[in-house]
Amino acid sequence: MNLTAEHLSITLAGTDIVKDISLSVEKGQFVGLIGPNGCGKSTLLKSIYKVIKPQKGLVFLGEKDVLKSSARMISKEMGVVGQFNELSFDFTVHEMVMMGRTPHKHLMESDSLKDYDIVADALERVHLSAYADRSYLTLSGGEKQRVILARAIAQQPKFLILDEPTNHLDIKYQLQILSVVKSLNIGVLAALHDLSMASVYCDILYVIKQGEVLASGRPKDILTNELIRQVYDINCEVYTNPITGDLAIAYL
Ligand SMILES: Nc1ncnc2c1ncn2[C@@H]1O[C@H](COP(=O)(O)OP(=O)(O)OP(=O)(O)O)[C@@H](O)[C@H]1O
Repeated sequence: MNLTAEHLSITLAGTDIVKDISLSVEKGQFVGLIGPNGCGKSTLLKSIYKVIKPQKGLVFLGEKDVLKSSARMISKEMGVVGQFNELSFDFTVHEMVMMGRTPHKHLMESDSLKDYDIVADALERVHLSAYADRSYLTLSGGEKQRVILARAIAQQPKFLILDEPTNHLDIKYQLQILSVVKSLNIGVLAALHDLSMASVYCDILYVIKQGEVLASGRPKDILTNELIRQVYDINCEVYTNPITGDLAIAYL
């Protein structure tokens, strides 16, 4: 499913945080948002998944006007893996992932065998099948992150939003999570911090600085020494990794 955001502007506590940002994610595309801490990535994503109401702009998921549709309606099609995954009440891992099925059910409808299969499959994808009966609150940060991704997978979304999904994860699980997400073959919009990783997994990148899009396009076309210096105020050398052929960055 494709997503378009048009001229989004968000002001919080009197400060313009997102300034007239437009972007699009085609069906099956993995699109990354990169930019320094505080540049507005999470705020932009939150306006797309309806947690923050933008002052201006439009968001369409396929034909649906996201800002005018109910959260329940959107949650049938859009999955979200946010940045902070803390809970006050405890649930088992199985229960957490089963919550992903909620948008597809009527009030008080019980879990079907199909729901159980979907939850088991989602847990298997993130390699947490053995954790199904564990209490969520006892998990490590990385394990929690993978449970939240499993919940989003169990939701069977047609579009996925990820806010720094590899936070807390060691390198094995960073690669695993991004590969799992890529294998879903749905539209994905993700805020990412690791530029090399973003350049490998993303089809298109939007580079954000102080609430504005500074550049967008294929990673190989836009990630230059000059752009990275301009955005992050650091010196680096962008090169082609001789072993993988991927773009890589040496920080100087
Ligand atoms: N509710 C709020 N009220 C006032 N300012 C806010 C609010 N929420 C966010 N901000 C500010 O908006 C700016 C953008 O924050 P945001 O979380 O979108 O950045 P980000 O690019 O996701 O950063 P990071 O990479 O650190 O996660 C920050 O300066 C933040 O302090």
